[in-house]
Amino acid sequence: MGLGTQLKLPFIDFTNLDQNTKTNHWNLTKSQVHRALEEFGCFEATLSDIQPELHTSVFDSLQELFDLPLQTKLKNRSIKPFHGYLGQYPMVPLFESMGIDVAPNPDKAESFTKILWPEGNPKFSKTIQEIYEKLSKLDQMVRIMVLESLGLEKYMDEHMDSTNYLLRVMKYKGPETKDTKLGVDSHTDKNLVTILHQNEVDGLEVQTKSGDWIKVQLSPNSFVVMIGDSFYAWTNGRLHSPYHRVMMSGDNARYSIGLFSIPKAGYVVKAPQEVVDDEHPLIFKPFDHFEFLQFYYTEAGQRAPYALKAYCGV
Ligand SMILES: O=C(O)CCC(=O)C(=O)O
Ligand SMILES: [Fe+2]
Repeated sequence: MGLGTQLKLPFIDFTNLDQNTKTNHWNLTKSQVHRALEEFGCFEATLSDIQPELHTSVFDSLQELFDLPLQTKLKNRSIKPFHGYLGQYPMVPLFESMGIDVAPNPDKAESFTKILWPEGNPKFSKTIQEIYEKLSKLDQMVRIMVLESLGLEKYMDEHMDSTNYLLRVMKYKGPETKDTKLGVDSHTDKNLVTILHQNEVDGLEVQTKSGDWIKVQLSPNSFVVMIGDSFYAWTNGRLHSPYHRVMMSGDNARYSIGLFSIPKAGYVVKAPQEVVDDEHPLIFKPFDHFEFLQFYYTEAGQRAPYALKAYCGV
């Protein structure tokens, strides 16, 4: 990278796009999405139709949630990986996170809320439900665009029905030192697509294929869309799954919210034959995502430079 060049993520405008009306705007956006995901595995999406009040109430709600006493936060338990309370790790002391099992019906957000506020907190559950609806719509548009771009429309229903959503919220304390401190170590996501949104404190960094780190700067109506290893595998490497990390500086806490589309347990992630040919030999054998995650948490999985390759690389 040349001196003085500030690397940036591709920027794509999703304002007023609708998956049910395939206009020129849709087709143009689709080719931008395809190019960005091939090259960076990631882009910044703007949704100017998002109400500024929603952004404010999401981050007020996250602050209220993480301000609860630790004993209360620990009540959010789950046997599923990444779904419960995570935090208090000596390697990443600034980081805390909670998973929220969400679904299109508002009851799920409400039952999560009841665990933490037995007396109820209607503003919190309404906010969570609203942001979940916006993020899941964006996830679906991106996945439809990817399948259309790769000529894989015939797999659309199977693909869209093969996933569940996890909404996860994160807090990274400001290190309150002059130095930059690690918020979350460099990793690739293991799911299909991740959509991230944050308060006004930046910190996310995404690595390019050539090894440079892009410092992501977001506005209140922009979102990061990122490909995870499962989509990299399903598209047989047509999309990139980027390494990323969070680096914190200054005094202020960064809050972020992520929607993760995850292959359902028992669904076998298998690249369609249309994306496998002499030029693109199969990269991964078919795998069950949950079994892969179990491997990922073993010592061998943690030690492997690239866990999915160690698990089922051809
Ligand atoms: O907080 C963020 O922006 C990134 C979090 C992240 O990379 C993850 O949860 O996988
Ligand atoms: Fe991540």
